[in-house]
Amino acid sequence: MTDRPRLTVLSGPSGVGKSTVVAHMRKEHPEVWLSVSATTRKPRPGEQHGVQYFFVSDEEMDKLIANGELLEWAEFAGNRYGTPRRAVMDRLDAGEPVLLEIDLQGARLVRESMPEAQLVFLAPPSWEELVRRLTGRGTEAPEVIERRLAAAKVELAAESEFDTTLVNTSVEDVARELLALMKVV
Ligand SMILES: Nc1ncnc2c1ncn2[C@@H]1O[C@H](COP(=O)(O)OP(=O)(O)OP(=O)(O)O)[C@@H](O)[C@H]1O
Ligand SMILES: Nc1nc2c(ncn2[C@@H]2O[C@H](COP(=O)(O)O)[C@@H](O)[C@H]2O)c(=O)[nH]1
Repeated sequence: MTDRPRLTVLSGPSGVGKSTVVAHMRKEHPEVWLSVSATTRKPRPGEQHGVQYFFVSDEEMDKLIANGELLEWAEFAGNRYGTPRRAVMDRLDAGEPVLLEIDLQGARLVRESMPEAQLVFLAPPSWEELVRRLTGRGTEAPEVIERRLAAAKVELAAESEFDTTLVNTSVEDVARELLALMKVV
């Protein structure tokens, strides 16, 4: 048993509010370190390389995977996403609380490679509200929304694989609960 803090993984269907909750939490607690993933997805308006994601080409993603530089990676709704390994390990070794915001496939891979990680599932108050949030965000084309909602059905069915479920009715409440689970407060 090491005294390294546990890694926390936050997953949940697209549009449930993961980024919103994490941004709220980090406004008050910037010491919570959020891993910046690499992705082959194109940036949305306002997204910046190295902030929300490292936006990489297919070839660059191939190399990251081949060189073992990713702790986990997955294909989600037509794009690939992966967690840079080195930065996560450095932060854990430095004793800092580390958070990954990743999909179900990634959460399963982290559980395999790091069984001490705690897995938190963010659930919507209802299916209708999830559709409303994903559509209302206005960042995806209708066919992409359909793919994400198809993935959401699979993700919702896997909730019992997680250590804890938080229902995102109130961003403030969920952010507080997540901080408590991470033992930040
Ligand atoms: N508790 C909430 N009540 C109402 N709206 C919310 C709540 N939480 C988030 N939202 C809204 O839902 C939309 C989706 O939120 P967000 O982008 O954070 O989801 P996400 O889970 O990170 O999605 P993705 O996995 O696709 O990146 C946003 O427009 C956000 O403002
Ligand atoms: N397995 C991984 N999933 C990731 C990673 N980074 C983000 N994600 C998840 O992808 C979907 C879509 O994200 P979006 O920004 O395109 O809306 C969402 O569920 C993210 O949590 C990662 O490194 N690995």
